[in-house]
Amino acid sequence: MAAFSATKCPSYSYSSSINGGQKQRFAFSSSSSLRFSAPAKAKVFLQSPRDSHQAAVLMQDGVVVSEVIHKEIETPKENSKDDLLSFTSTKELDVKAGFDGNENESTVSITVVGASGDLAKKKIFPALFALYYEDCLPKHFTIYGYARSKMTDAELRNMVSKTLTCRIDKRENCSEKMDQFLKRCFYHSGQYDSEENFSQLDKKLKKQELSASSGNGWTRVIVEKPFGRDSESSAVLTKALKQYLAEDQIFRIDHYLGKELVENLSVLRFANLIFEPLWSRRYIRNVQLIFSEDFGTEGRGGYFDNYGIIRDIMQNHLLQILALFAMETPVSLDAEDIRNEKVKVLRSMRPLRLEDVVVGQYKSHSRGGVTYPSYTDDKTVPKDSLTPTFAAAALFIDNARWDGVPFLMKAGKALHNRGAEIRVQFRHVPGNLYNRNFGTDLDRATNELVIRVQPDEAIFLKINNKVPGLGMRLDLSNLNLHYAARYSKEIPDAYERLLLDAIEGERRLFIRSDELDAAWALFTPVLAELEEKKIIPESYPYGSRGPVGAHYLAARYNVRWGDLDIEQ
Ligand SMILES: NC(=O)C1=CN([C@@H]2O[C@H](COP(=O)(O)OP(=O)(O)OC[C@H]3O[C@@H](n4cnc5c(N)ncnc54)[C@H](OP(=O)(O)O)[C@@H]3O)[C@@H](O)[C@H]2O)C=CC1
Ligand SMILES: O=C1O[C@H](COP(=O)(O)O)[C@@H](O)[C@H](O)[C@H]1O
Repeated sequence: MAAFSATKCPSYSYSSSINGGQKQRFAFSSSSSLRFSAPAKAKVFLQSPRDSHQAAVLMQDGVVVSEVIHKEIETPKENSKDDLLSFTSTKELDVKAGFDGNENESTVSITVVGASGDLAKKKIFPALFALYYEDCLPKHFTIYGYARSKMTDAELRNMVSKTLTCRIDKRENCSEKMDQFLKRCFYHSGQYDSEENFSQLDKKLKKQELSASSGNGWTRVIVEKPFGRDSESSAVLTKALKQYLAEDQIFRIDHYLGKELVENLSVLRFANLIFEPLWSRRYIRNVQLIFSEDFGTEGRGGYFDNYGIIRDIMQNHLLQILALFAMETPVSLDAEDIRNEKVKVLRSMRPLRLEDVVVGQYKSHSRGGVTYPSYTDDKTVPKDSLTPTFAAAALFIDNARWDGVPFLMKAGKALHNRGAEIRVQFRHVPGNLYNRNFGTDLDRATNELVIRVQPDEAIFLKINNKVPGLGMRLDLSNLNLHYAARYSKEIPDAYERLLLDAIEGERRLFIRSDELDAAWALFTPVLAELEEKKIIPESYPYGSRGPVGAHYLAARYNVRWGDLDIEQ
């Protein structure tokens, strides 16, 4: 397990493990699954279509997967799970037979599906560049963008080049590295359901892969959330994926699991004696999971309007954080052990009721001479859309540890700030000797642990402290671990970590299908009710703190949103 605390690249990396030979490759392995270091050739598909049903269609048609698998397996049978298993065991044989891991023979081909979109531009290409810069990609790699939009290779490179940056501490040869990286990026335009278009792509990939000598390798598909719209469509998607892929080839990505402070949650809890004893209903009064963005959909409403904020953020990002926060101690840091614990939490959750949900939608607002648009001003959104751009919810985990503790979630677009945080509010000190020093508002004197996921990562603990002086005045002060002050290294983007993990076959931070089922079981009934009853979202002005209903919801459970206090 020590491998997890080591720096990923170069010490825990594809390239160093390749160069380090077979033994070292496995020494770094934290799970029984095979690592990328074994095969000499591989393909990774990054699936990021706007509509997850597209993914289902894509997989059902078997275009990407069956095509590749047929070419990769020497003796392909039917497209069955058994085939994939025999494929896996072939890889294992390779490893056991002592594949020498010659770096020159290694190649990875990455296809970014939906490459013309926001995610590809903003996160995936920059993350791949960062991995390239850090020498975390194999020597021979090719990246293909794939989408319906017409683009030449040069146009893709131009689009991508605008979003590439080097880390502040890594400016050396930056533009040269960018040029080298862009030369490895190509584009192929095609439909998502066209076998012919994907075959053309496959031919192009093969051309690029000529320098790799091995006839086998692995194929992994990274699928973006949201995985369906509800339990039923998610099951269809899972079934379609499993028709062609074994579960260990499917990487359901939730990039919040790759954020530094979310990864740190388990460290904070399980590597420090002081927190774990407090981590229960006995000491914790409520937990708040808060996501906010200070911009609206801005032209991306086409994707968003079909999903809404509950499916876009709550059912995945915030719920995953909740599961990690609340799980019991896993047997080990192995992917399956962690996910076993997360799924238990999700299955212990009380079904979410409509009365425990508040939905909102932003409206136009003018400030400082600038008029900010309504959600429905977005040209890609129907004028009468009832899709929530804000939601707050009160959730409960009906198990011995968390019985009765409200877990409050809040997520919204076009709010007053951008941020994501976890707030843990502790109970009042019983029989507090200093009660009279606090006045009547005991809430202001409760301890609060804040894990600020972004921006400006920090962990701080609010404690009561004596204000220095001759009198006896107390104030609430922060014990503050401010990352920028403590660590000089820039924090990698979540996609860097997760793409590297997928390349290395590390599944710890990806969603297993039973976790997904449990997550949908929790939200599907309430989502259906919201839609059937055509619940009208509460309006809130663009740039505000969200609808007032969120305060009433919290107050019903005796909670005050911590992010709205003046001193946060
Ligand atoms: N944007 C972000 O920061 C993040 C996004 N995601 C996820 O990534 C996925 C894509 O989001 P994002 O890139 O923001 O979305 P965009 O709308 O910006 O881009 C999606 C791309 O997919 C293609 N596409 C496929 N099917 C459709 C369709 N039915 N309608 C329109 N376009 C379609 C389009 O390309 P073309 O028309 O050329 O085929 C488009 O460029 C979503 O599942 C989202 O949840 C996850 C994390 C962060
Ligand atoms: O998954 C998504 O996340 C982004 C926010 O990601 P962040 O890392 O920038 O916080 C959100 O804008 C998008 O709507 C959603 O699909």
